[in-house]
Amino acid sequence: MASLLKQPVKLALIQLASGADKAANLSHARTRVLEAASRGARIIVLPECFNSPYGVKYFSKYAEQLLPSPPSKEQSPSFHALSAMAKEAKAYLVGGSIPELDPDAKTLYNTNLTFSPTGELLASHRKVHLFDIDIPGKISFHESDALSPGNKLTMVDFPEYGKIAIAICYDVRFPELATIAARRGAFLLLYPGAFNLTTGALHWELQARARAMDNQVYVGLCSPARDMSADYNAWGHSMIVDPNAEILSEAGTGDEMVDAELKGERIEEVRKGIPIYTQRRFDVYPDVSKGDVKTEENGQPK
Ligand SMILES: NC(=O)CC(=O)C(=O)O
Repeated sequence: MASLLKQPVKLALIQLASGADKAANLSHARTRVLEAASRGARIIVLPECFNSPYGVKYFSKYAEQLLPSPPSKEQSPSFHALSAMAKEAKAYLVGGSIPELDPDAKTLYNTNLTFSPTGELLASHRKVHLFDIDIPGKISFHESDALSPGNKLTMVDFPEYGKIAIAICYDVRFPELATIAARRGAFLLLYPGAFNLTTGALHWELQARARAMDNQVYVGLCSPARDMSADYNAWGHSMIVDPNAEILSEAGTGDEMVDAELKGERIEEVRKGIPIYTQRRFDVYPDVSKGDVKTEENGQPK
């Protein structure tokens, strides 16, 4: 059987410290992306809302018109900055997320853009599951007060390496997305995300390792750095997990970067050792990856 990952690739997650100044955030992101590339990373990931503060009151202020691509520089400085970073770094760039303004639908989304090493837009993912939670005395957050949800699973085929799936933060809590993507051939699930001090302590590592273990694929969760002077305090601890649910690399809470070499043989070895891939009982329960799943691969319906 052909390997899901055609050749080893270095993945880097940039745990960016960002603030209220969008231009400064973009410039800082560029420095870190180039640094990751100089260390050999060929897939580079930025965090959720990497160029703005994260919070319901900030989405409209920082929103840019991203689609249909390419927007003008006035409509989206971030689109053009990300495209240029990918090109300069000669790497695939999973550009975290950006608040997106859709003027036709008169709504906002929390949107990822992914660029090729030549700076072309390969895919966009609008956060499917909005972060609406209430934990009394701890945290109350309602993305749906400002945002609309996306409506598809997003996969991208990197020809030299293979397929990856991209989703955003709260999406990681919905294992169906991960399982469908893995059964459709993804070797890596990437989640730009920003858990907080309550949910991060409880579930960040658990979610990353569970998605990896259930699907026997690599998983990367990329957080912003923690800023205790911000309204929302991100958990940090960006991490890369292997197909056996082992943490390969984990950040602390600061402006850091983690990287790791991903290898196809590791996926095969883990699947051979614990062969759940051939032991599923679709005569007992349905295969969620079959049927009517709204999926886009490289921006095309699949
Ligand atoms: N910020 C999110 O979307 C999700 C999160 O913090 C959590 O699930 O916890």
